Amino acid sequence: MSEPKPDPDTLEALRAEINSLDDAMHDLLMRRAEVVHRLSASQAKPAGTVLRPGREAAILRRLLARHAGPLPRPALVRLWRELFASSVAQQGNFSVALPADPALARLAAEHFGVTTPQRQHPSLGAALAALGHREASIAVLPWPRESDNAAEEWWTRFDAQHLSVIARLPFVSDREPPLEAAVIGLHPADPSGRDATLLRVEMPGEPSRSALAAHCGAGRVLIMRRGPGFTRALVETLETPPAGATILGRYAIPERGTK
Ligand SMILES: O=C(O)C(=O)C[C@]1(C(=O)O)C=C[C@@H](O)C=C1
Repeated sequence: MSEPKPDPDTLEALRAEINSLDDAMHDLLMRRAEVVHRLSASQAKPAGTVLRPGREAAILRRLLARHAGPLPRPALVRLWRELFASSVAQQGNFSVALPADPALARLAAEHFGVTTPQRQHPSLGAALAALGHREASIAVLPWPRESDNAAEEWWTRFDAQHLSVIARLPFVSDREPPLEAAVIGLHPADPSGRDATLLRVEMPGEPSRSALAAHCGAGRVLIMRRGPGFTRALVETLETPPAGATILGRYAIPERGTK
């Protein structure tokens, strides 16, 4: 009779394997931070904001596409979101302005990291003003909804000359998200490879939703408001915006649904 093989899956052996994987991952994280430090010191990055939402989206899409095994996708996303937050913090002061709303604050923390400073303001307008006064690096506002009241309707009075919508949150969600947010920055976002443009469009009279959509190159009409003699709409499109439309921003198309 042959000797029974020693069990490689003893608690001790498995914990030793976890320890050595932790060391390997820790080494890689320290190396990654060194590269971010070199990137920041080299001035290879064009001037402007440290945050590159398009680059972050492209990294996450690439990792999600190669992801396999029992690690849940949301866990992968959480780990990398904290990693991005730490490398943004490494490159300079970064903070978030937002209206006081616990659910929005949580969505912002999930995206920009739990240790990134947040300042809550009494209104949407106050959060946007704080960004305009450079008291924050970005503002996070609720994504516009058809049911919004006039005070909540930031997109109708958005200063597209100085501000830009740079992300739609959550970027990754395996189910229909209960809450979405718009991230506003002082500079346009870098391209991610799959981006949407957010437009404010005004047309005379009372065009139908489909006429508005067709006017914007098969855009998706998110909100439509009738005014005296005109119709104003918020449209998301993948096409070149029509002449006369106001471009509110451009951002990575969020990843929705399980793969
Ligand atoms: O690629 C950059 O520009 C970086 O600063 C690095 C990095 C990253 O950690 O991968 C960090 C922050 C940016 O928002 C995007 C990417």
